[in-house]
Amino acid sequence: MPNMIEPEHSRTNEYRITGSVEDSSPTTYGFVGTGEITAALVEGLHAGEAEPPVVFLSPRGRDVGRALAQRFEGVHVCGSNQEVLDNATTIVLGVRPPVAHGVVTQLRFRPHHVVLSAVAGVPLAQLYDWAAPVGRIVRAVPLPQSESGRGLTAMYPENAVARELFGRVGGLLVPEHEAALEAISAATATFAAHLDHLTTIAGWMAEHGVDHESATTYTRHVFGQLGRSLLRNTESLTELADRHTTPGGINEQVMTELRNEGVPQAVRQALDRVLTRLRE
Ligand SMILES: NC(=O)C1=CN([C@@H]2O[C@H](COP(=O)(O)OP(=O)(O)OC[C@H]3O[C@@H](n4cnc5c(N)ncnc54)[C@H](OP(=O)(O)O)[C@@H]3O)[C@@H](O)[C@H]2O)C=CC1
Repeated sequence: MPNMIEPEHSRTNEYRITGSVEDSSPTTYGFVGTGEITAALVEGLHAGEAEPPVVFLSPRGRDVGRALAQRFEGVHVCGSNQEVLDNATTIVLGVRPPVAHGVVTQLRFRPHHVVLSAVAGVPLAQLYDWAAPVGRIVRAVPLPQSESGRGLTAMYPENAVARELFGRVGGLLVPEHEAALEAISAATATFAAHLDHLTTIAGWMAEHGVDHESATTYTRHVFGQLGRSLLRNTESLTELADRHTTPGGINEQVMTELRNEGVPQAVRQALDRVLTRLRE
C-alpha cells in the first residue's frame, strides 16, 4: 500500500480504552516528558471540537505542566512518571533521546499499555526491549503545528490508538517501513536551515538599501504565500519549481548557480549525516 496522507482531521472514535482503567472511562493519555512537543500535543487536543481527553503529565517540565494544568480542566500533573503509567493506558514518550533509556527502563509497563514514542532515533526493537512487557509501541514524528490542530504526524506502524490521538491534532502519514519514518524524522532537521536561507535573503535586501523591517515583511509575505500555495497545490514540487522558472530568467539563473555551487548535494549530505546520527 502506498504512503497514506490524510490531511483532514480524523475524529472517528475507532478505539475504546480497555485494561486496568475502566472500560467506560473517557480516553486518558499519559505523557512522560512535558516539554515542547508534549505541550503542542496537549494544546492541540484541546483545540478541536472533540471532547478533550483526560491527560496525565509527568512532573518533570514543571512550568510547562503547571501552565497546561491551570488552563485545561482535565489535565493533571502526576507525582512521578510511574503514576502517569498507572493512570493512563496510552503513553506518549516525550523525553529527549539521551535520557530515554534511563527513563523508560525505570518504569513498569504493562501489557495493556500502548506507547507512542516521539523520541527521535530509538528503534522499535530497542523500545520493546526497554519497556517489556508493554503491549504495543508506535514511533511518531509529531510537529509543533499540532498545537493548532494543523500537524501532520508521521507514525509507524499503523495503529488505531495512535491514529485516534494524532488524528485529533492534524493529518497522518504512515510510511511502509520504520526506515522511512527515520528519513521523515531526519528531514525535520531542515527547518532551521530553511529559515536561515530566508534570513539570508532578507539580510541581503537590507544590505542593498531596503530597510530591515520592510525586507523581513517582504520575505515573510512572499514565502508565506508560497507555503500556502504548496498546501493548496497538487502539482509535484518539480512542476511548481518549473512554474516559477522562466527559461533564461533570473529564477533559473539563481537555481542554476546554487546547483552548480553544490547546494542540493550539501543538503543531501547533511541529511545523510543526520540519519546516521539518529541511527547511532
Ligand atoms: N520539539 C519538536 O518539534 C519535536 C520533538 N520530538 C522528540 O520529542 C522528544 C521531546 O522533545 P521536546 O519536547 O522538544 O524536548 P524538551 O526538552 O522541550 O522536553 C523534554 C522534557 O523531558 C523532561 N524530562 C527530562 N528528564 C525527564 C525524566 N527523567 N522524566 C520525565 N521527564 C523528563 C524535561 O523536563 P525538564 O524541563 O524538567 O528538564 C522536559 O520537560 C525528543 O525525543 C524529540 O526528539 C519529535 C518531533 C518533534
